[in-house]
Amino acid sequence: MAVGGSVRWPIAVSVVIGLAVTACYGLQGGLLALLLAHAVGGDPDPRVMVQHIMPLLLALGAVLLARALLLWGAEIAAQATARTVKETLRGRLLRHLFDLGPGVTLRRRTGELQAILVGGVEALETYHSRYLPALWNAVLGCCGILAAIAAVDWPSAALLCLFVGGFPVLDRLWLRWRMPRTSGIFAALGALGAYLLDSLQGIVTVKAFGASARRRAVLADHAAALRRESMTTLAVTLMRTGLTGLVMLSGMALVLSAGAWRVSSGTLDPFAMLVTLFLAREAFRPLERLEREFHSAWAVGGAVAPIMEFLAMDPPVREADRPLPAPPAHDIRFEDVRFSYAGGGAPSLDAVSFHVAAREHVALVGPSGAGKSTVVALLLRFFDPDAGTIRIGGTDIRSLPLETLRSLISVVSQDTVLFEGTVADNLKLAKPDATDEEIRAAAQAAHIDAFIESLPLGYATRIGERGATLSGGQRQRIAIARALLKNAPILILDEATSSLDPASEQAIREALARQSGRRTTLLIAHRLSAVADADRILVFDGGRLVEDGARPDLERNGGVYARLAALQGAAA
Ligand SMILES: Nc1ncnc2c1ncn2[C@@H]1O[C@H](COP(=O)(O)OP(=O)(O)OP(=O)(O)O)[C@@H](O)[C@H]1O
Repeated sequence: MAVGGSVRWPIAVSVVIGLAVTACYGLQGGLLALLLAHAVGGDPDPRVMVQHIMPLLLALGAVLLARALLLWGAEIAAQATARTVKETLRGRLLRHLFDLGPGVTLRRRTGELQAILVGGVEALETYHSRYLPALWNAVLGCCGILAAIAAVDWPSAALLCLFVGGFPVLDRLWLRWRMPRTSGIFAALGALGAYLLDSLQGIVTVKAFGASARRRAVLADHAAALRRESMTTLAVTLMRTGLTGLVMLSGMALVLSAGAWRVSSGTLDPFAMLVTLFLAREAFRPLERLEREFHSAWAVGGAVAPIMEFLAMDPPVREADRPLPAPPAHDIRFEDVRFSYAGGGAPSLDAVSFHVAAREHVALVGPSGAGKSTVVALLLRFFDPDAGTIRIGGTDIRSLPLETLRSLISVVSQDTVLFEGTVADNLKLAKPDATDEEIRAAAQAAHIDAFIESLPLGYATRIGERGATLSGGQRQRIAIARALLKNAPILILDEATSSLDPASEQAIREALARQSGRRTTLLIAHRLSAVADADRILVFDGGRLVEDGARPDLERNGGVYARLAALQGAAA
């Protein structure tokens, strides 16, 4: 399935080695039977006896050594299979995750995605590296041993056939009857992981609202559900081991009884009975291994469905069939754009048309929920409009390769995201090959250079998960520096200076103003003071573009902008 044919060869190697191990067990059984036959009915002269037994003992030693080496080889082959599965499947899942883009977390909780990417991959890895070779080994190995027994004594082989065949049939019937729905543990694990991750990410909010006890109680419920699923499964598997053990012992006891009776009645050679008895044990060994590995086949039952559902999720945007090259100009045009989020009800943007000239500095303002960030999401093609067209430099952005489109745009979003690593690592996300001078120049423009230099290791200082060791304003300034370092022709600042003190905001505005002649800039802000330098202001309300003009004109018009300005003036 999701792994494709890439693991066929490693699995084939595992099967061949597994069969060689089974052959060793068979040889070992035959040699032990021979040794026993010599010990019981061999030559009475001890020297002759030793002459007969020594080669057998040496052969037995060689077989044991070969078996140990083969088991070692089998482990290496299993690990090679596991590695191939992990690399292939995780690579495919991660590619799909990034194709799905930011919208994916609206459809699946982060913890569930993590369970698919980690737990799901591990389940499939064990299934391919352990269970499938064991299954093939059980089928071929059992047939081989039964054929060897048949060559010595076919009635015993026929009798054993019934038990060897009955072993897996009874096992499956038992599991079908008793096993809980296979997705139980995987689903319970996913739910617990998702809730735990949610609680960890929101730990400050949880503490601030005194909700620790309530969250703990829900976590305990999830843990109890997982424990119940695990205990039921454990009980069923333990009873199953007893049941299959009974089948094996019954088969061997019957072969022994029938053999003993036939030896006493003179219809079976005692040596043939010994060989049959030792080999009978080996006929069940591949089945026991299969039973041991069965938990991975069972786990995969619960893991496959979420993985397949995840892979079946359609990316919200598709690459163009015939992509066009990057446009030489960088003006932005929205033409009668309408867009609703999936399940979002009323359109978040409706009949929106505007044009931002290349190198123009335009502000987007409006009340909360007016649709400003949605303009950015559509421009970056996280989603496609339901109607209308968005163009950059006259080219429909749906005709541009996604990578090309996104390389044209630098964004500082409302939720500043920094990653665990050094300050330099975070800045270089925008431009991996940036020189130290370029990094420093961007940091200076964002007024964060002096602060970074004051850190213990300067640009090499680690800033913790999500930049946890920094203040909100410091994080924002690093994000601005990162966007400037990218040096893309279009710059979008979505509430990028909301956490800054007025002096820092003023300084950054001046820095941006110095650069504004070089790139097309869209600036989203609630504080109207932040949009003072804009050439033009687009005012959104309820998903519609309601005003478009220079600041003095909008103030005179007495519309939404004038109302917002009056409110902020009154509040100031
Ligand atoms: N992922 C989403 N799924 C469904 N609806 C959404 C989603 N994101 C935004 N919306 C809705 O779309 C509308 C526009 O949201 P948007 O974030 O563009 O507003 P905004 O003007 O940027 O608001 P703010 O100034 O508060 O950031 C809102 O009604 C919002 O509830």
